[in-house]
Amino acid sequence: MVEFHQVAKRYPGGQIALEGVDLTLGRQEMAFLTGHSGAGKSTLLKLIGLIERPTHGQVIVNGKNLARIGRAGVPRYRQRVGLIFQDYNLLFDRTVFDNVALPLVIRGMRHADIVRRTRAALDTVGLLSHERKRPITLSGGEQQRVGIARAVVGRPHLILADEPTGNLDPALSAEIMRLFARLNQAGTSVLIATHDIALVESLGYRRVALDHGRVAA
Ligand SMILES: Nc1ncnc2c1ncn2[C@@H]1O[C@H](COP(=O)(O)OP(=O)(O)OP(=O)(O)O)[C@@H](O)[C@H]1O
Repeated sequence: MVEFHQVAKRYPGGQIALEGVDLTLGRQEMAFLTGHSGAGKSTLLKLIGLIERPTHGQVIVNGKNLARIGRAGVPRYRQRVGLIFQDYNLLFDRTVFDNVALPLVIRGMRHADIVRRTRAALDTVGLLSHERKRPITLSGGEQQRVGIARAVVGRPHLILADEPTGNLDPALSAEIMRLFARLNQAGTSVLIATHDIALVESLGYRRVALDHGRVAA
């Protein structure tokens, strides 16, 4: 599903975030990305999500070389990629329901289907009773779960999550990991960046460790 060939990323200003990265994430594979703060985890996810572009090398997703996708093609590419990042990017003037429904509305889905699928996604993250609220009135962990519901509602074939359980207590973290595992069993590839090595080891999925921008193991 995802292939990196000798990928390097240098940010303007000279900071080298990734160097010589070769990586393969199989179709329907779920894996964790670990490494110290600044190791390059977020950068690696951003290259797959087309939030950043590599300075060197190739990123191939679903057989497509991302270098061939121009700016105009990015929204369409992202329709099937579920992005879960730290800044949840929620729309604070819309309800929780509207935030989660947005990807389906953009896709032009029928209203009845939007309602059914949005409610199902909210139910999965335990927020159905909050659907009429505004995100500003929710806790950090609840806002994080709204972001997760929005990322999975469109049934992406790839989920990229950056510290998705950073603000959640252990019980909720485990629940979110079970959600990812279920989506993975249903055929979605999942790549999760986390500092929580204990959680990764308890789950038994593949772990890709980054160290100063290079794949360490
Ligand atoms: N937009 C940017 N401009 C310049 N440098 C950046 C930018 N984003 C990240 N970097 C630098 O690139 C390196 C890798 O950062 P990245 O955020 O990918 O690491 P990370 O492993 O996700 O860290 P953390 O666990 O703290 O989130 C760091 O040295 C960081 O300072």
